[in-house]
Amino acid sequence: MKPQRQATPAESRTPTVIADGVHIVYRVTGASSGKGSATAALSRIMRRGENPGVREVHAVKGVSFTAYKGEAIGLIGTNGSGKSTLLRAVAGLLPCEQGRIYTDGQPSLMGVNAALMDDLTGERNVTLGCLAMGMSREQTRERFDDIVDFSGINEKGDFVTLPMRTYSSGMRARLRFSIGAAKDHDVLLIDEALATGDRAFQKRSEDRIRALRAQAGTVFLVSHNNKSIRDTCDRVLWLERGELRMDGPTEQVLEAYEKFTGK
Ligand SMILES: Nc1ncnc2c1ncn2[C@@H]1O[C@H](COP(=O)(O)OP(=O)(O)OP(=O)(O)O)[C@@H](O)[C@H]1O
Repeated sequence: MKPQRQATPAESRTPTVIADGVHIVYRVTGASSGKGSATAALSRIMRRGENPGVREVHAVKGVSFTAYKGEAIGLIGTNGSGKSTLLRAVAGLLPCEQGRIYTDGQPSLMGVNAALMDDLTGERNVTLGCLAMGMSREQTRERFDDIVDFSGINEKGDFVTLPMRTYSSGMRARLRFSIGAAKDHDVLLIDEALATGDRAFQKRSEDRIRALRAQAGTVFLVSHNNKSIRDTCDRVLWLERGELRMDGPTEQVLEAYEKFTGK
């Protein structure tokens, strides 16, 4: 299926991310040789002459799109379809094998893997996280209470003064999201963060995504939660087996996707 996109007049919109025929290939070394089974032995013989022990995973195949200021774009697709890989490439964390990604400024990836230190308290992590994003000490101080309130980690006691290792995985993810969301980003990339909180936290996150869009940034959201995508995104890219299967208004793409997944 050819990706389709109905655009408003291009001259009124400013592009923030352009992906042009992007291919991304992982090279896995140390893959198991599957010693023992007859099929593994046969495939070893067939592969003789190729680089032994390196397996290639072609995760994104020829994806092109242009994102504009003020858009919130959902990335959907079944497991392993290449959503996180594409997001990491937009963030500049993975090289393109072929094609190019052009971005306006440095996109910020806010995901469950953002680096926070387990042995430091929530407080220290908030301060360090803000400074690491380039906020000044003064901005950090100003936003501190909002970040802690937003994360909700202090709702059940004074957790912010305890080391992060005492937090549940949901609390960690919420704190990460809250720190990342405290800054106004030009291009914000969010990977599944909304799936980690309870309903109240998800609601705050969705409000924050809308606010970021309103101040004319671009937000990308990877999620398996179609409701979150519906509530926050006006456009959706559907990836399947690394290919862009559809690009269009949220409702149109989700309808086709739900038919495909049978949900
Ligand atoms: N570090 C890696 N090394 C090798 N292959 C990888 C690596 N990360 C992902 N892959 C592979 O690339 C493909 C795309 O993975 P990716 O994580 O981008 O998919 P996804 O759509 O985000 O999946 P999910 O919905 O399950 O999170 C998969 O086949 C996966 O096995």
